[in-house]
Amino acid sequence: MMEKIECKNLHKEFKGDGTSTVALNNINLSFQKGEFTAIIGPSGSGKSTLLSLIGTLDKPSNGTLTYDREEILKKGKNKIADFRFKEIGFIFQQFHLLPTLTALENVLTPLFARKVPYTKIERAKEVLKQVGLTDKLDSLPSQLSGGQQQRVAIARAIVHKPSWLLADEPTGNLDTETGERIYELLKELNELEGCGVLFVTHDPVLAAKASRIITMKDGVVLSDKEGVSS
Ligand SMILES: Nc1ncnc2c1ncn2[C@@H]1O[C@H](COP(=O)(O)OP(=O)(O)OP(=O)(O)O)[C@@H](O)[C@H]1O
Repeated sequence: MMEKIECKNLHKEFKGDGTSTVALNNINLSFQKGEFTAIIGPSGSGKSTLLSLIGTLDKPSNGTLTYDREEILKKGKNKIADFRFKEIGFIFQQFHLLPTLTALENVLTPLFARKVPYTKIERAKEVLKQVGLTDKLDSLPSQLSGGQQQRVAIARAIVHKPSWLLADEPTGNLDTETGERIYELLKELNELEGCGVLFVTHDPVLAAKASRIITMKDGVVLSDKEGVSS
């Protein structure tokens, strides 16, 4: 289990069509596994870019990313994919569920072709229970509400027991009340499972409830403070 993430001078520039955009400008941040961190800031400030670098979905132009002092991006593609499978769960604003698969089958997808020391189907049922969807195992995404679909997506993100949950605007497509319930579920996973949670949000009310609040602007960290629940 990875305990600490460190970003050192993380820099990301997107080039194309003769233009270049600096999405992240020398970011220095570290995260401990127990933390529940909100990342907030205006559109285009680099929040999603930061999350995808931390999740090894993309590589920085410069700088290093270490997980427990291990420079993960120096490894080969397969090793990085294995690392991602073991350590990280992703949740997105668009739930990205496969429309022809049931809730249970969607939750099983990350385990496909993976060797794990538990019974896959039992584990999938267990996490669906944890998110309160025991009665929806056989439902298709189209038969579920937005909040329920996001719960399936959260179950899928935790089925492989990751150390870290990275959530990019997980409540962005939900009404305030449903969003708050999803937020509480993430908080519970942080407390019960000890997952480090990093979540991007546009909602200052939700952000204020986190134990740590990072505010970004124009690719830099504007502030990094403790929240109310710390
Ligand atoms: N694949 C890409 N190619 C080119 N530019 C990109 C790419 N991804 C992001 N950018 C640019 O990098 C900057 C940061 O984008 P990013 O998506 O990280 O911001 P954000 O804070 O998550 O915004 P939002 O809140 O709107 O989702 C923006 O100027 C964006 O246009």
